[in-house]
Amino acid sequence: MTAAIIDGRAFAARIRERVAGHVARLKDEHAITPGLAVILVGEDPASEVYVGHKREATVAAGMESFEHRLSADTSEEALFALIDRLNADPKVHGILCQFPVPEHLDERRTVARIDPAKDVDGLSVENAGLLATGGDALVPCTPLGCLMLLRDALGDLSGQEAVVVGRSNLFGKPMAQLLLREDCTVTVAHSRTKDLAAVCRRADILVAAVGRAGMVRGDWVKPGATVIDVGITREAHPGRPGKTRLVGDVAFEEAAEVAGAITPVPGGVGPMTIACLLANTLAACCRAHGLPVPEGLTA
Ligand SMILES: Nc1nc2c(c(=O)[nH]1)N[C@@H](CN(C=O)c1ccc(C(=O)N[C@@H](CCC(=O)O)C(=O)O)cc1)CN2
Repeated sequence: MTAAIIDGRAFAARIRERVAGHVARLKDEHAITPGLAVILVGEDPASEVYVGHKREATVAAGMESFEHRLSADTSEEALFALIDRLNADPKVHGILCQFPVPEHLDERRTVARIDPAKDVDGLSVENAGLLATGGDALVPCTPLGCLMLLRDALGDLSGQEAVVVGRSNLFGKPMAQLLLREDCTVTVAHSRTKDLAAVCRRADILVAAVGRAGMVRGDWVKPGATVIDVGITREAHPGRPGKTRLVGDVAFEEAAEVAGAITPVPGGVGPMTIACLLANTLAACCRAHGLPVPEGLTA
């Protein structure tokens, strides 16, 4: 292996510590405690785990955690009534609804109901528009985490050729916007892209978010490139019957022979998602109280 491993777990721990420091100062100097409300509809096992991690991280940072677990058959009316209450609650600075939601609910309509100033997932039309037009947006947590890792690994990103594979609203589109803001030359590739391997081989920065385990092969990677793997798929462990393991969208062993630096799965991008959620909650709280947003924790 030649690539440096980008340790997202350690980097996320440092972000969480910095957030905790700012939260302690907000309490001491202004008697303000940032509050995050998380809504979970249904019993998706992975979502249960992520929501549990969000609660632990929120409390560990000194913030207030408000958790709302709703049954899988909750109506849109009942969900929206809860969101309206949280929008109006001055103790709540950030609100998110954990995805996926049950099929009868609509993610886009749910996000649209959340006050954009409290939309710490950064998914509202208002925040997406602010990001695209250079405003002070709340930025989706996973792309923000990737940007922080890239800045830490590479410093100035200006002029880099970046390829983002995947065009979702949750990740691909905001990631592309963030890289454009850093003066990268950005290509967004997807399932209909012709000769995807050749497009990826152009990338100094290759960000894979396709949701297909091991799809990006070693010979898709330009020698020395920085590879960010956003995929998380749980699959049967090849060597341990009955056990599972997490894998990314990148064939890690192959890519690590060619890349200059690469994120592992697990322990790469994933932990940054929750660290950036805390950073966004802190930013939303500061803005709500007319206080400056601490530097280095936003895009
Ligand atoms: N409303 C939202 N829903 C979802 C989001 C989101 O950002 N907002 N993202 C994902 C799930 N997610 C956070 O919600 C998330 C995913 C992965 C991790 C993480 O730390 N992964 C670890 C592995 C953890 C494990 O063992 O399973 C890693 O990659 O190292 C944190 C948060 C979908 N829904």
